[in-house]
Amino acid sequence: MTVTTSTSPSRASAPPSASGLRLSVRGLDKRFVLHGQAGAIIEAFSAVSFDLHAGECLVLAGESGAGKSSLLKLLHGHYRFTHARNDTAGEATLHFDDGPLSLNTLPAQAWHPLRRDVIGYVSQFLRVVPRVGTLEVVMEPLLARGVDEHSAEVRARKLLTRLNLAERLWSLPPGTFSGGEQQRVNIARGFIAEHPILLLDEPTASLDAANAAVVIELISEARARGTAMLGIFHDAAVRQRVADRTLTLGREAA
Ligand SMILES: Nc1ncnc2c1ncn2[C@@H]1O[C@H](COP(=O)(O)OP(=O)(O)OP(=O)(O)O)[C@@H](O)[C@H]1O
Repeated sequence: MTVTTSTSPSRASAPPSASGLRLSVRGLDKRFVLHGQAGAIIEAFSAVSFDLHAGECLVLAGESGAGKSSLLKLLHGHYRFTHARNDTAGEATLHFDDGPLSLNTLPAQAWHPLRRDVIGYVSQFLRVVPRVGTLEVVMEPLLARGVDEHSAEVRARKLLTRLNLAERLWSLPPGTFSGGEQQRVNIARGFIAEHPILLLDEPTASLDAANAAVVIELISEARARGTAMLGIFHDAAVRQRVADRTLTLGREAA
């Protein structure tokens, strides 16, 4: 797949087909160099290798601090693959039907269309833009792709209804919502665009059992349409329901 560096919505389209898409990670290391602390080094994770295929959910396990969230963030472009500064090593590559795309060498401006069209991310915390209403927050990933407003709104309403978010909240900005309400907005925003790859960082952390069950359903549906998912789930029952495979990071992995 050619990921252009354009940041404008160039088309109203579905995301690229998930069939045949694979993420391969080989010998990935991530260290944080704390320049304000005399260059102290914190190793987030090391020697991580796996393949993530279309239609599977690979669960990341490992003790607190093993580097699970840092791995998701690196794969979503929050951190640069800066081999030159010696804080990242290894390779991460997306294999599309029409060839590979190395994340290591992806220019900064190419991450935007990649995140818009290919790699989605649901974290446990919602980053809100002040004064933007909930419905619009959820619709935004589709609007960014050029999907028309009516279709985006229909899908957003459907998801918010499934996630039991009270309709009286839909016109309000979610900044003041409870933790669980914000998380459900985040989940709706993360699932609406049906990215072929989805990174899930504790998407059920603040949810009650009924809403966690909805997320489990959304994950099953995503798997059925070929989405490749890499996720962190602290709740063992949820983990058991969604995991096709588990990858353990850190000392527990030895
Ligand atoms: N931005 C950062 N700067 C410096 N160190 C960081 C940064 N982010 C994470 N770390 C460190 O990297 C290590 C891995 O953190 P990370 O959050 O990835 O672990 P985790 O496995 O997700 O933990 P948890 O299960 O507790 O959420 C920790 O020692 C953490 O302190």
